[in-house]
Amino acid sequence: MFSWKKKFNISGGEKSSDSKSESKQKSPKLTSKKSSDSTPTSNEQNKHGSQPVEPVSSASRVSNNAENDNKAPNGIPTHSKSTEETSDHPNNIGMSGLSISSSNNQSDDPTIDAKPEQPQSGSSGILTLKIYSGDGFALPFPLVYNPQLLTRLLNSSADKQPSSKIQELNSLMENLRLSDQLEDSNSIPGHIATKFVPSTIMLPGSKNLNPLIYFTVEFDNTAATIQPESGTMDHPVFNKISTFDVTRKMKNLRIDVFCRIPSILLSQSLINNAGNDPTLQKVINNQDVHLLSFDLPLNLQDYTLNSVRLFNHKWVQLGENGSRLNITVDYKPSVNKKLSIDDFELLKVIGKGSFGKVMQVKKKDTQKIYALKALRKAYIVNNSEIVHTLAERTVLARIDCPFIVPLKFSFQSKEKLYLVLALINGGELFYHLQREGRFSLSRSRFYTAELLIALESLHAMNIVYRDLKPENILLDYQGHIALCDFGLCKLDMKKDDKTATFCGTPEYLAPELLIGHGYTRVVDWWTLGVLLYEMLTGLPPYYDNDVPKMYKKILQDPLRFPDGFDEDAKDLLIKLLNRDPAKRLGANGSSEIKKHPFFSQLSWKRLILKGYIPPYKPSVEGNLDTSNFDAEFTSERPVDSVVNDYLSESVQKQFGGWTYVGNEQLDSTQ
Ligand SMILES: Nc1ncnc2c1ncn2[C@@H]1O[C@H](COP(=O)(O)OP(=O)(O)OP(=O)(O)O)[C@@H](O)[C@H]1O
Repeated sequence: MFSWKKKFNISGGEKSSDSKSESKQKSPKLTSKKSSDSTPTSNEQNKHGSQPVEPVSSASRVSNNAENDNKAPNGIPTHSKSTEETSDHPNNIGMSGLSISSSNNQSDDPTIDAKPEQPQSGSSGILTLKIYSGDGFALPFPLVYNPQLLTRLLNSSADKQPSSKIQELNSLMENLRLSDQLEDSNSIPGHIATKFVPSTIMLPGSKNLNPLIYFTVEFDNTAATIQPESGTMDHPVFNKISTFDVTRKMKNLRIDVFCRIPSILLSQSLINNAGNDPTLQKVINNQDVHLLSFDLPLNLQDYTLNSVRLFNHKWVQLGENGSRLNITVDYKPSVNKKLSIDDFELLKVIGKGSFGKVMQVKKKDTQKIYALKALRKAYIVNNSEIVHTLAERTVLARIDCPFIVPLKFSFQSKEKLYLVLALINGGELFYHLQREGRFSLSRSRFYTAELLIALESLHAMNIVYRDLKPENILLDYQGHIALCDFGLCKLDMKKDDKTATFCGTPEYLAPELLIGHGYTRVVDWWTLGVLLYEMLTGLPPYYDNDVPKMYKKILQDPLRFPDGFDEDAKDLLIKLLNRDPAKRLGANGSSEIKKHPFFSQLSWKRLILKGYIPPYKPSVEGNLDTSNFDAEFTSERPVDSVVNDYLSESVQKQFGGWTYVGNEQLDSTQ
């Protein structure tokens, strides 16, 4: 993040980011790569079960995952073979209403999906937003009245404010003083200060403009940062265009306004009296302050077949305090052409999974930045993971939850499958938890609540997630949750349906899963409890370096809490971590958990609308910023490796229906 302290050479250390915690390493998950949803045999258990699963670094996860697959806990009874998840064939997936085609209409070219897809106009499109200028933005705190400092600031503005501005401010302050309207003669009230402070400045020695006010525009979890090119904070001039790929019928375009005020612009008395004021604390720590949010209504489903101008040079009121924005918004449907890797510029490697890598990419036509997950078909086939892989694509395309990373497109080549996802670049929750050791009560509550909504929306579609852990939870640029990695989801799991597959990640496994007598969707509420416990204390409740010992603890040990543990949190955890799934909180639906006193201060309606400002905003400088990803990945050259795997036509057929350019969501409304 840009550091004001460095630029203005202010003493006082910045918050250390390298405070290493003693928390655990990344944990390999027990995706049964050999027979992912089948159950390990007793032989396999004897062979592998006694070996502890060593913690691995994220970089070594791939190989470790493969090695540790299907390691059943020592001494844990053999599972009966799962009947419903043993076949690779997509038709055996058992997904009511979730169609994965295994069409007979095969083309010779496997890059063309088995399901013949006619180009359809109107099912996807491009949204273009032009932002011209804004008006009426005020600061919720005063700035120091220091003419010397303000002169320097004005001189470094993009449009070199004339010195007359300072004279104007001086006489205004004089008048305010005389009329007794100033609380503090050394401070300029926030709504007046913005009329003089430039919207963007060029600091000495820097070639870049640094915005003091900026906007983020978010559509379907893809965000663009809009910075002013000139003007004052009160009246910023943008003249910027941003385009968004539309593959879902989103109702709104979300606009958030932030300011980035250098702390030297606060008066010393304000700093001294800041106390726990969260806004002032942010400024003092050189963090961006969220000023306001606004949902611009689009109602795209009404326009999916035609080009339409939704707003024409319109001044849109953003808040009740009179701030407004002059914009034009156009929607243009596009003919759904098949995508290929050539439609993307590969920018950075940002992660690695079991079957391939995840890269930050730029879509060449709209210039939008996405995450592209490339999966090698041969690996998927050899590890009998076709069912899970197709399920992941289906879940991602169908789900519409603000806290789940949305799928924008999917396509395939002869050798690989590709998923194009919204790029979520605030870092894994794992990364933040490692750095900070544990989270505060309110921060843990916020993440737990957003995750609860994510799991609830999956359960509403009869999907069990099964793999909740900090490594699969990403933070977006604002600090909201985005759940990723749906490779272990189980579809078509109605309320009391049972499955017996042994999978997940050791420290998060529910007791009923370990016992192997089958489990229901209620396992997800156990993992939510484990995660809340880990966020509050730094480690999962039954953690042990030795995996078989950890399994024993999960089954037998009492739940212990550190001294001074919050009573509501304790009560919720005791209820979520009930070993009897029938008595576990959530067994009768998520509303039981939502009603718990731990969440009593929270409006779920507001939370679902992303209406709460996240307690922590990751340091993210726009979509290109990859600083929250492991340097081990980002330093790698981003290439789509050439592979020469041969797959028979019948195998290729099983990947039919993979391609997604937005039809599923929009078609259903037509
Ligand atoms: N949409 C995204 N935006 C940003 N980063 C992402 C996104 N999706 C995945 N990543 C990064 O890539 C990593 C690997 O992705 P993911 O977990 O989906 O792969 P996987 O093959 O399913 O992994 P696993 O081996 O755990 O199953 C994630 O941990 C995350 O850091």
